[in-house]
Amino acid sequence: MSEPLLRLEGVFTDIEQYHILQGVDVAVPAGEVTMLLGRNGAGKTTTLRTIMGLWRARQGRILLDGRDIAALPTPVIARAGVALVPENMGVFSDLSVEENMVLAAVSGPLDRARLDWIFSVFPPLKTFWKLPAGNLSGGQKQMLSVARAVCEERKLYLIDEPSKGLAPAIVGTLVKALKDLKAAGATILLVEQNFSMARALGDHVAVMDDGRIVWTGAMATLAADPALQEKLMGLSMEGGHG
Ligand SMILES: Nc1ncnc2c1ncn2[C@@H]1O[C@H](COP(=O)(O)OP(=O)(O)OP(=O)(O)O)[C@@H](O)[C@H]1O
Repeated sequence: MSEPLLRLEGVFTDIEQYHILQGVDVAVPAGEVTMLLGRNGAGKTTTLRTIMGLWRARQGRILLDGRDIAALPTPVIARAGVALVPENMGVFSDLSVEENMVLAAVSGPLDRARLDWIFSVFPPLKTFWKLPAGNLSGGQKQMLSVARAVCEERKLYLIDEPSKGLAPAIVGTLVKALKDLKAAGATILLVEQNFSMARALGDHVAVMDDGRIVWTGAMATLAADPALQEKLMGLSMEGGHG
């Protein structure tokens, strides 16, 4: 098997006095979507933030294309081609949609063709281009947050619960955008509690519990096995048909 684009090896992260990540091992193959699943508080957000350098790993390696990025500052990790869509969306409310997008482009001016694709999947961003982002609805802010990450081609997209609190129609829009991104060959590590979305997008799954990875396998294997879902997450995917 070829080397994955991203590999975490024995990653431990503390937040203040708490030992949150306790030896996370996970591989994210290039050009595929890896789902990071698990109960609330399992450590999924902490894993994404540790990869992005927003929390510091106390121990372990984070290999991007074979290079250990664990000790690098966040801006350097961003320039190495990693983008994070944070759970709280990370949108600058006082800045316009346009300014939010311009700031997200770390390697130069916004690419016109990419922007046209973004406008085609998220039309409200074109409509409200000059408006302060604080005036957008929750769903539109989430579109902007995803658009900020995808405004340039990145090696790796880290996306934290994009569907959280959104109406089904907007979740459908996000699924379409992420499917387009996937079809273009993107590598994505996605935290998502909405199982119809997880199943629609995921190739591989890593399940976390209590700061560790407790199961890895194909999404098809997990999707076909309600007993395994129940055991791993105390949840069944049966409810969420997409
Ligand atoms: N700033 C912080 N200070 C103290 N503890 C924190 C902090 N951020 C997270 N934690 C704790 O770390 C643990 C893992 O949190 P994390 O947000 O990574 O979980 P998660 O799997 O993403 O959960 P959820 O699905 O609820 O978002 C939790 O017990 C949480 O309370």
